[in-house]
Amino acid sequence: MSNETEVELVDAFYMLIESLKNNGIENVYGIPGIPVTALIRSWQAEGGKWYGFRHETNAAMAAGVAGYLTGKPGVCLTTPAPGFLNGLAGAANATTNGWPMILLSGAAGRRNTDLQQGAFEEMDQLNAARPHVKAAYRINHISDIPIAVARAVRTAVSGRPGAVYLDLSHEMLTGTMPAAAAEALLFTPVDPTPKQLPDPAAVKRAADLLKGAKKPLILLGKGAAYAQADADIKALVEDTGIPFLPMSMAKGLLPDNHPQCAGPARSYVLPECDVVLIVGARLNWLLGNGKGNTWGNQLKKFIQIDILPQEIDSNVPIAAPLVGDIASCIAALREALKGMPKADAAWMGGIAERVNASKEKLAPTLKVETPPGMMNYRNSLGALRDVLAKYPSVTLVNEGANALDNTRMIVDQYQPRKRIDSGTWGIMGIGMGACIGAAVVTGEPVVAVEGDSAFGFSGMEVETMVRYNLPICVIVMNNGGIYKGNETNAGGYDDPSPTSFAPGSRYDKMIEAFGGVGVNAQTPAELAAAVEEAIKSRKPTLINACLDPDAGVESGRIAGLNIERKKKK
Ligand SMILES: Nc1ncnc2c1ncn2[C@@H]1O[C@H](COP(=O)(O)OP(=O)(O)O)[C@@H](O)[C@H]1O
Ligand SMILES: Cc1ncc(Cc2csc(CCOP(=O)(O)OP(=O)(O)O)c2C)c(N)n1
Ligand SMILES: [Mg+2]
Repeated sequence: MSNETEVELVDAFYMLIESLKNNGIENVYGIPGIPVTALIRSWQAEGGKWYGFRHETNAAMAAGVAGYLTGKPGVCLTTPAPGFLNGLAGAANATTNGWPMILLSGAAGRRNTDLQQGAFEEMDQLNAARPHVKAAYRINHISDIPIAVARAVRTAVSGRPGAVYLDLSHEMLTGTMPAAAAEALLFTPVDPTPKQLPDPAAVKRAADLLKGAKKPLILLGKGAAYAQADADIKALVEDTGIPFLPMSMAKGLLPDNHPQCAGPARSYVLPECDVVLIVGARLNWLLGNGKGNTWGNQLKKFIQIDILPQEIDSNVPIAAPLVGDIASCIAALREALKGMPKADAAWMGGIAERVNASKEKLAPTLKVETPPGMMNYRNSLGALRDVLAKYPSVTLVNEGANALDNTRMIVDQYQPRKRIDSGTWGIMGIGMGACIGAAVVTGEPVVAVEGDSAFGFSGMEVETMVRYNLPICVIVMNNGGIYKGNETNAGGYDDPSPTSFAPGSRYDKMIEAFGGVGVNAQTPAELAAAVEEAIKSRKPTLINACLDPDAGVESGRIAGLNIERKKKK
């Protein structure tokens, strides 16, 4: 009898499952298939939660959003080659946003792949992943699984968070090893997200610059939301009296209706300020790269808090770099600013004036039906704003062009990490994955405001939402197309224009097909009532919000980035 039959063995599935649990992973998002279906069944049998999607990109988006909201990496598991590639899109988006996630993919055997012999779903996934994720590792032997998973988690959550790709080679997945040796290898990592303390001299430099400012501004980015230093950030803002400007996913760190919120006066405060404290934001395209008209064509004195040293000076010189984790940097800065006089009353008064003027200009548009009897972005979102103000713990998911810009401007946030949107890339397609990831990790209702084009990228996951009976209410802002729905074909013939969809589409019928609640809303009142009912009932709901097909502008707020023809021929 061979020695093997006498020694108890464990397999790679056991080592993977135990290692994921040792790293605090509870949920896995993905799609089954060769060679991972049995692994998924084993994960469930061992108490792991599995969320089976209809497209791996949406599963990866869910994992990325779960990572952003919890600070633990969301895990997406896929089959090889095409499944891996679909998941990679979500992993790349997570890395671009600085969100921790792990993409686990089955892979063809190394022998065939490296000789390109045409194995089943053969692809060099490790090298395909590398340019698009924070790190990529291949596990070649079952005994390496505990270290590989711990390293993937630590890499994903430490420093600037991002996605890590773990390649599950065929040889490794089919391996076994003695149980005793296996138990000795399994471990729980210590402190995967260590504090990164700032240099005291850097703290003093930053504090001195802020104390000397006449028109200071605090710029809060999604890194500040991710850091979960909510109380200290709020205290820094309120103790100093400095106005704050939240980037879209930092909304709610302090309530949008806070007296120091300069959101509605962005076009005044960016050119007028003199010293800017940047907390977890990048001076990228979303902030005019820190220079030019957006900033009044004057170079500002920037203090930048970031965990990634090489983010400093990425676009413009930073006068006071503060490198470290946001929680540690804010705590140190608060200590150094003790006793600092509140921000200048004239500066605050000027901002308040512009904030109020902006709100007064917006208010009447939130009630007007143009054309009569029709919904547009303003009156529909005005009604939604009033409902969501009553449910601050609802997570809002938002994508589209006009659907995105108008929602960001009109719908206020009151709590941190309650707005998930197209992020740094301005990507379409995060929608349903984000809804599912947020509903799973928060347990709270989720409301999605989706452009009708944006919804189309992940709309099949409506079935997934219903299958898991998640408290998600999807509002499809149906203006009949991309940006609007009444463009005619430039060629004059009767094919649809490049941006129009089938007129009169009824997206609410989709969810009814799967047993969810569908509503066709023609007025702001109908929309408001349906959203409130969905929040209260927690039933998976899809509302087809019928908007004026003429509502919307090309590319929304960033139309200036378009390239137009220079000459006809
Ligand atoms: N815990 C943290 N401590 C310090 N910086 C962080 C932390 N988490 C993320 N960051 C940084 O926050 C920044 C977020 O920037 P970005 O995603 O551009 O935000 P926004 O789009 O809201 O402006 C990134 O440069 C990232 O390195
Ligand atoms: C993955 C990807 N593919 C295409 C695009 C380009 C785009 C930007 S915005 C948009 C859709 C706008 O139409 P929608 O109906 O959603 O919104 P609205 O303005 O309210 O009508 C597209 C296709 C992006 N950003 N990402
Ligand atoms: Mg549209």
